[in-house]
Amino acid sequence: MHQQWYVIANPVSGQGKAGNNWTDLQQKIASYLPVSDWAVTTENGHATELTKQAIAQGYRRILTVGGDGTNHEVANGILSQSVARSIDIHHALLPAGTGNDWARTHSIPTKPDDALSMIAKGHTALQDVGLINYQSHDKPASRYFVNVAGLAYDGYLVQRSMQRKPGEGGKLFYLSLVTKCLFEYYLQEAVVEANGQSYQDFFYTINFGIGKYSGGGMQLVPHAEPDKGAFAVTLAGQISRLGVLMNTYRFYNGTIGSHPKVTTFFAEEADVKATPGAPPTLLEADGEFLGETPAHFQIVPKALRIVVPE
Ligand SMILES: Nc1ncnc2c1ncn2[C@@H]1O[C@H](COP(=O)(O)OP(=O)(O)OP(=O)(O)O)[C@@H](O)[C@H]1O
Repeated sequence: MHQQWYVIANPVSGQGKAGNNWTDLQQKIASYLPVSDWAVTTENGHATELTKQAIAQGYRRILTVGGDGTNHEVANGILSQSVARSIDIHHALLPAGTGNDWARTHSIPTKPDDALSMIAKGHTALQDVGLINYQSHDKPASRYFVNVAGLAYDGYLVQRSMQRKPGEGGKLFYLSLVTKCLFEYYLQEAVVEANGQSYQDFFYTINFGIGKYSGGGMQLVPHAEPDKGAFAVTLAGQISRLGVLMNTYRFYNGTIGSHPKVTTFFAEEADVKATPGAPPTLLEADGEFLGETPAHFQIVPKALRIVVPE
């Protein structure tokens, strides 16, 4: 069973990319890989449970069909179980999401035939993951992430995007939401502690990166390297709304660090908390809303074995 694949598909990712053609896609997958079992997610968090069950049953190869959220959930299943070492599990993604930012970081093709032929070759690499301890509904919680985590405006944006109606989504929807949220969100004062230094500001955004891309190709952490053993950190201080709009191009061309209000560095761990009297800062990871500060970030080096192009 160890050589056989267990496939987990999210039927609603990418506005139904996988779900609408599931039977055809199953046939295509089976023509490239030996598959023993198929599972379709029914709700948020389901992919994490399915992954843990599959590993307990003896599977060591998991193929995820979905976007960054599904990829995040499967990675959390691999990293939070104790039946097998996480590096003994092959984690592969057939991208079917909207943003597909983790796939972009690792140059995983988005065309199904190209992605499957790459996965069938079986070349793997190890990547770092982040472990976050944070607050959710006034209780301590923890979660792993594999790409980019964001606080402040980023956290607010992801929380707002979860309130979308069925059928809403896609690049245009997100672009209009990004602009709308910019005018709704009020900057709150917070403190970031890392490498023995303390940074206090009304942060526009705070990002911890393992992969470079988030938000559908934006580079908020252009200095990120997936196996460096440290997060790429970007702190964007108090910037006016007009300032943000005028610097939007920097989110896409990797020059965010050249803005005078932006600080970038690497850190193996960090703490983020609100300043006394200020409300907590909202937190998202891999595009999934998690909760709020206080939050502790810790890098876990080379903990995930991923199937990538040679
Ligand atoms: N059957 C389901 N019904 C509703 N939501 C689901 C279901 N199965 C999984 N989900 C949730 O769907 C959300 C979106 O999934 P995912 O992120 O993979 O797709 P996406 O948003 O289109 O892609 P990307 O994040 O790459 O832009 C995830 O939060 C996941 O938990």
